[in-house]
Amino acid sequence: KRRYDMTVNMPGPFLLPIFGSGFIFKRRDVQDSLGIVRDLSVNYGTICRVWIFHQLAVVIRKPEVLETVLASPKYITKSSLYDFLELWLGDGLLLSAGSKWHSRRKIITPKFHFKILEEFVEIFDRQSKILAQKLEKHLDGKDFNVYPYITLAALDVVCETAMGTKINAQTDPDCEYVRAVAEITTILTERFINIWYRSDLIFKIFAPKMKERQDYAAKVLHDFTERIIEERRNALLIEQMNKDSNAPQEDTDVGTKRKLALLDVLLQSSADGKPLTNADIREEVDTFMFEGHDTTTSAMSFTLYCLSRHPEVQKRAFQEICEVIGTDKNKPVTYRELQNLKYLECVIKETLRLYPSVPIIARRMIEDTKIDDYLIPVNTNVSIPIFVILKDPKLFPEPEKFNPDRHLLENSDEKTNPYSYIPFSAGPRNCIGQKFAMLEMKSTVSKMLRHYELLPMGPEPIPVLNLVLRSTNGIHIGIKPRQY
Ligand code: HEM
Repeated sequence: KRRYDMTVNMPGPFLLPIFGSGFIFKRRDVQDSLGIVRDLSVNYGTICRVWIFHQLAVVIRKPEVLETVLASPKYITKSSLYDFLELWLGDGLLLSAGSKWHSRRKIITPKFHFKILEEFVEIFDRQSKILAQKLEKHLDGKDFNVYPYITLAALDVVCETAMGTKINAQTDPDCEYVRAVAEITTILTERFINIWYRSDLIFKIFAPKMKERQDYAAKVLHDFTERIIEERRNALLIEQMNKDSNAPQEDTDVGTKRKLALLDVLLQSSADGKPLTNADIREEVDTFMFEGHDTTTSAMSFTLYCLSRHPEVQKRAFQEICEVIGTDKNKPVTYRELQNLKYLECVIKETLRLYPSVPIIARRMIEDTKIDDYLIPVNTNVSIPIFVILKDPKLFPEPEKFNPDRHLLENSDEKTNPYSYIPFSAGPRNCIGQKFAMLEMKSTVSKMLRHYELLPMGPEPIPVLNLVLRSTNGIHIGIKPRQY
């Protein structure tokens, strides 16, 4: 009653006793969660409220208010909508809150220093070379779904950079870890779409077989991460002993010459004076495995799609690649060259504007909070519909137009108002992997353009929010060998 009274003046759909506005789901396919949120934002203004039974959500897309929410260190607690991810990710960086989140963010931030990212360029390049080879079989003039190929490449990249371990997903897609990632992603997606299944109890009672499969996949993933942590911990100890005894150091795959993976940073870190335990490290590594591959897969697949449908943009991007990297398609790319692919960066940014990998984010208010003219009650989920904001005509004129040039301008919105162009969110809880992601995406997309001309073939994608933005019918393109 108190929460109802507090939000009674806020615009929002009609309320029925007990059910609240649950009927907004009834009229549509639940898969169309983006459509539901878009309609709410369009019909009820820049701030609106929705009651579903006893749960209250407030949807905000007003730029000035967004800044208040995203920039403030006070509003960093994630909404309960993220809870079902915990079984894989534990209480890692994406889900944690309070002092735990602060101390972990401090430990992990140096991993994204440009010196470390520079070392990863070799990995990006090697994996995208394999990807180019894998796509050769589609030089048959027919369209194909590029999404599954990109998923495996992104998985290889994140495994090697986060854990310092090769799983060779592209060459061995049938390995147990890769299958478990696919299985858990499918099941979590199912639980995301079917909101009843988000409750552990309902899921256990009504989908016992799926629950069994979910638990098995989670166990495979956790066991794998734990084994790697243990191996790296031992390798570090041996390194340390060798250093102490001045013995010559071996250059093994896990030796000192290897690149510093996230795992190494965590193994050498401590929180409150104590080293992190294997369980602490596991949740962070698992978080990176999830956040670091699904998001980039979505963005890279949609970028290839956009390039295939806009030949003039593709031509300009390819010209830039020839100028910056040269015309030898097999030459490994460098960090500096990737930095200099400015137009390609605009292409990726524009793709993320139209197809943001993370279309909605949400916070939970841990106390009554004054936002704009409203006092929002404690425990309200505040949702930020990134995909609606990125198509706001006031912020992005001709919002449906694919126009990478809008990001070239000195006075582009992302510079003048970082709280409008927010595919990576903004403020203290923004995406920690943003620079990593941009480098990986530039490396992979440029490699594709160096090998292939992308052709506008196959059905148009049907974007849908399934954990990240995907397409219900895949992302189809055609390819032919690139002529220099
Ligand atoms: C196109 C690629 C990507 C996009 C669009 C993206 C987007 C986002 C967004 C919107 C958030 C905020 C989530 C929220 O508030 O609920 C986020 C957080 C996060 N991202 Fe990314 N991300 C991308 C790639 C990556 C990569 C490659 C990594 C790791 C290597 C990564 C790691 C993380 C982590 C750990 C967080 C949680 C940060 C925190 O809460 O402190 N992301 N990302």
